[in-house]
Amino acid sequence: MRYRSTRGDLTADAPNFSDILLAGLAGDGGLYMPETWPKISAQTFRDWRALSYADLTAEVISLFSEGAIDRDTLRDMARDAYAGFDHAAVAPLCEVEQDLFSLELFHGPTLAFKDMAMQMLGRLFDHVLTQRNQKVTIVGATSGDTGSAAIEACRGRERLSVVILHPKGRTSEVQRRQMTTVPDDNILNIAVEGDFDTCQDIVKALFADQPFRDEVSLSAVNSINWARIAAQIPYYVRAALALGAPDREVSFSVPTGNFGNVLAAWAARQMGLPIRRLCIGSNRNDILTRFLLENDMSVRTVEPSLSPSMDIQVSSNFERLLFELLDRNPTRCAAIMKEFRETGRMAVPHDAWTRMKDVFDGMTLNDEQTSEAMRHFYDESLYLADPHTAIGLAVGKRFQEPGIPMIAAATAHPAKFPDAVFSATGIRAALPPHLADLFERPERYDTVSSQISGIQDAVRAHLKSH
Ligand SMILES: Cc1ncc(COP(=O)(O)O)c(C=O)c1O
Ligand SMILES: N[C@@H](CCOP(=O)(O)O)C(=O)O
Repeated sequence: MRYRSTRGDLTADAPNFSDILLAGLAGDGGLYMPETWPKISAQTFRDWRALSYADLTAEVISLFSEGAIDRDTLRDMARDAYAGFDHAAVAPLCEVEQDLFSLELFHGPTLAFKDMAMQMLGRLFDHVLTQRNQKVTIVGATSGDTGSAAIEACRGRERLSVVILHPKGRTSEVQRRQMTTVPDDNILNIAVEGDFDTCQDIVKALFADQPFRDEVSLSAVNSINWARIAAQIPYYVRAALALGAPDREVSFSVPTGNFGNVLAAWAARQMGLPIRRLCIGSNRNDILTRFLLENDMSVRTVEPSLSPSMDIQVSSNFERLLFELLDRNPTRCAAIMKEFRETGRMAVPHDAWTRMKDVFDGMTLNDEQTSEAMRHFYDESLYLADPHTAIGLAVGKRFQEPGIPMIAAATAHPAKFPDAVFSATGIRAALPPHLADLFERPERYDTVSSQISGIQDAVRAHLKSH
């Protein structure tokens, strides 16, 4: 399998999976996409019903890593990656209301869905870097969850230096401490004066600075890295198979910010999984739902909300869907993205917009509605949902169709957002034993303004220090 950029043609020396894992972002600023969509037959899906989560993951990723990493190697990695999850099913399904399921993706070490991919990514990086005798510097942006999952997956790995940028004061305290209390030398946390979009812009600016990119061997763990998306596809396959696919359609509801998680579901659909509808849930940072309802993709200021991990305006992975909706025309895609960057408004052609609406639905919940949703699912079903998960469940409930299972992605454990959960339900979710002393652990992080040069200096100093 070879990869191409959303902003450029497939070239003769097109990279493979290992190359794009290390590169993160394409040299032209576009996002990597597989050359073609692997297709999975109904019989193969049926055969996969018998596999463990880890073995299914190896099957799915191997379709994207052909020619770079073989299935047996992936299977060993996946078995190791998911062995530490606190649920035997890894990503269990819970029926919250009739035909409304919660797909719990928070049973990994940092209690959010990011662990599902990141535990694989840490191992993939180690494997490829050892093969190539290389080291890389990962710079990641986080609104709270990607950071701790990346740190947990990469801590202590000698070929990886990790720098995580979080928006100062805009994550929950649990989220911040999960990142800043990790003592390993290869980890640096930076609190940036700005919001998540500022952090994400910095990461993209660092990638655009080719000399710096080469100097530090820059790589990415955000969902701009295709490997992240590939490792998020298996749980959609798994959940759909458990509820009758490929012999029955299912729908998914996904609380959405950077558009990576729902894009993985869409990719599963491209590969043949019978997904009927994909429902996007937003908080008051509703650029995606505004777009779906009115074809209005215009950036506004990022507003803090009860679901801080979704406090995002520029949803990076939308570019991948746009590329597909434009029939993979990289020139048009690059022009639209350039205009978006310059004006803050994306002019999506009308036919591309209607094609998106053929598959996607969207709904926004403000903070009050999010609290109401947490209260509702607790009072009616004794299901304690974090604010992000509650948005997913509420949106799923809104778009349910008779006879079609609706599966909502439960993206974080309620203990990550204890205050919001407590004020909605009166229940204070406890952190699991491995995090029980989180509030006693010393924190370590730098605070830096959003100036690129300051961040570059901090990255260089970090590399010198270990
Ligand atoms: C808990 C939680 N829910 C939902 C999201 C949104 O997911 P995505 O950015 O993939 O759209 C995030 C952040 O990515 C998150 O951390
Ligand atoms: N919500 C995310 C934001 C970054 O998303 P990613 O999927 O692109 O890494 C976070 O928690 O950091």
